Amino acid sequence: MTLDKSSKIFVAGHRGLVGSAIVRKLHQLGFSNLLLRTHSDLDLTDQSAVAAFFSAEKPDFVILAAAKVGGIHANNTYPADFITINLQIQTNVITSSYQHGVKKLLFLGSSCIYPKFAPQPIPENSLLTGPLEPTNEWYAVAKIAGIKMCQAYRIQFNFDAISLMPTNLYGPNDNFHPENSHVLPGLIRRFHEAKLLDAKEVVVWGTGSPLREFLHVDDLADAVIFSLEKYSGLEHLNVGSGREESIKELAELVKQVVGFEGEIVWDKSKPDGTPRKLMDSSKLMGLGWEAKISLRDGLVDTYKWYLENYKQ
Ligand SMILES: NC(=O)C1=CN([C@@H]2O[C@H](COP(=O)(O)OP(=O)(O)OC[C@H]3O[C@@H](n4cnc5c(N)ncnc54)[C@H](OP(=O)(O)O)[C@@H]3O)[C@@H](O)[C@H]2O)C=CC1
Ligand SMILES: C[C@H]1O[C@H](OP(=O)(O)OP(=O)(O)OC[C@H]2O[C@@H](n3cnc4c(=O)[nH]c(N)nc43)[C@H](O)[C@@H]2O)[C@@H](O)[C@@H](O)C1=O
Repeated sequence: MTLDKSSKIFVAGHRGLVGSAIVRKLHQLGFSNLLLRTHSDLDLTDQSAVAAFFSAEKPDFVILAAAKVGGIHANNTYPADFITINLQIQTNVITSSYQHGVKKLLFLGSSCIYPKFAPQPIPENSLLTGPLEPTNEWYAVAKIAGIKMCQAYRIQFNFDAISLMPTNLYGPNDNFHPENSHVLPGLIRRFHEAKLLDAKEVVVWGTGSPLREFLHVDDLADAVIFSLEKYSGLEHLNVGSGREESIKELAELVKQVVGFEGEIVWDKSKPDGTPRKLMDSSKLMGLGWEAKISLRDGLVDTYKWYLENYKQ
């Protein structure tokens, strides 16, 4: 069955950064039969509730964008939550999708699945070739299990489950928590609050030397719908912008976009995490997808969203 405008599509995690971008894009494209449940309507860690939901609703397509997600501090501080909740959600959703006749499922992992010292840019076949970055190994192990479950169900049952591995994402509906967020939304908030208080300095974590590849979530949403339409294979596919910035360059850019005029101070007691994780996204690009939004434009758009949606 191919995706069409009346296909019944369950977007799990539709209020999060990624899920909300996918829903925006599906609506723009004219998809009219979306199945959406908040966390309080349906707890995806509850196996029997998930099975009952699939049995009653029988979606045609499933996009799994619900997960326990956080930045380096959250991953490092709550390892039990990151491994357990993610294994539960993905196991429940993948098994119920197969059992209740879903035509195609798309699972989202993350670039942290790759070894800490993987070759750069990281090709898909670097998976399981070396030790993981310790600050996020619990989350990474759950995500690797998700890829392997999709592959196992394809091999044993011919179930059309595919996996995308996005790089570090940002955009509207991101998590701007001061400690538990990812670096980009965390810095938007910190620089903005410092500007309002006329503070002399802003503290940024680590040494500033790690390199990260940032992708606007609207570009990822394009990749998700593109892959649902065009890709059915065993191998997971990387999704990145192909551009990388050091955390120092990112901090300078956020400072400029927000308009903070003080100094940046580095807290070297905080972990740097992986030194570099630029992904090789040539497989997906070879199929015809490409990132369109520059980091500066994406940051301006995200700061605007933050100003309009966060209480000052
Ligand atoms: N953000 C990033 O930089 C990256 C994200 N990804 C992947 O993209 C996917 C989405 O991430 P992102 O949008 O950033 O995360 P968010 O935290 O923004 O959104 C996650 C969503 O999942 C929901 N959720 C969490 N637990 C449950 C549960 N038990 N039952 C039902 N719903 C639940 C949340 O609802 P609630 O808030 O109500 O709990 C929320 O809506 C994840 O798989 C993540 O690994 C991959 C690479 C990078
Ligand atoms: C998407 C990805 O996200 C996480 O991995 P990460 O790339 O290390 O993500 P991060 O955004 O938290 O940090 C990037 C870099 O930035 C530095 N940094 C500076 N100042 C702040 C700061 O204020 N907040 C945060 N969070 N980081 C900061 C920080 O020290 C690090 O060097 C994992 O959850 C992983 O599981 C995963 O998949």
